[in-house]
Amino acid sequence: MIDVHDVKCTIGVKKANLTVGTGEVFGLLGPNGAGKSTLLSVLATLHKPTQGRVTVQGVDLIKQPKLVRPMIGYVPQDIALWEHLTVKENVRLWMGLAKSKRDKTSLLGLYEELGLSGLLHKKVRHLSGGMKRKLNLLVALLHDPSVLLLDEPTVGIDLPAKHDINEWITKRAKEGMTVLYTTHDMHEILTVCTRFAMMSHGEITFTGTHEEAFNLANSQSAKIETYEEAIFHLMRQSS
Ligand SMILES: Nc1ncnc2c1ncn2[C@@H]1O[C@H](COP(=O)(O)OP(=O)(O)OP(=O)(O)O)[C@@H](O)[C@H]1O
Repeated sequence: MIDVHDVKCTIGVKKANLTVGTGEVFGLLGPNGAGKSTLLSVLATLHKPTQGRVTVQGVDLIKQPKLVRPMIGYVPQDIALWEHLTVKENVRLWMGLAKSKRDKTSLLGLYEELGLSGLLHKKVRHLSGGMKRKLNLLVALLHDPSVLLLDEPTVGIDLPAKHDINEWITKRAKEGMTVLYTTHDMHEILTVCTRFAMMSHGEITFTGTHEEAFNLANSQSAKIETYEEAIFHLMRQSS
């Protein structure tokens, strides 16, 4: 579980409050520059807020970042891989950096799960965009985190790869993983997220389910007939 209470940063985040439950897929939406990546980097312990409190699985992230780090897998927006090395070599390096004790069988299971088994000896620069995204995801899982932070994990990839990643996220969440991810994709918001928050100018302007978004938007405009229209309405209103 992630709990963000009145978080403020020098740049990017003015006031953020949200709670993500265990096994939930929670979406973070908002226009470019809204502060989503900054908030995610706070949760990844890369950025210290000037104000507020954050707990992950009940542990205070600001006071005890070293205890929280092993619980978190963070997938940044930019792909963090060595292009000239093979998939296996990249994973070996990341295992060292993450101090991962994952054994060979479980590592092979992870490759299999993400559809990378046949690509271990391929150089990263020869992988498709979708496969690079999947490998980026795999390296964030090497230390077996229970919380996953994904910054636009499916941006710029083809539909089958997007589908695979979203299916994988849903499956892992059903097994108990807590997932928070930023996206600009309406289909993902509607089909993958159980709840979501909207962020604008550094503030969270809405948190809730699709139905709660619909009820709120519908109470403000008689023209709202679908969840999609409700989300666009709330986004326009807060921008
Ligand atoms: N290192 C930095 N130095 C100065 N300003 C920054 C820095 N990082 C972020 N910002 C600013 O903070 C604000 C929030 O940026 P952030 O990247 O968190 O937004 P975002 O919602 O993730 O946007 P996007 O959807 O484009 O990824 C923006 O105005 C951005 O210009």
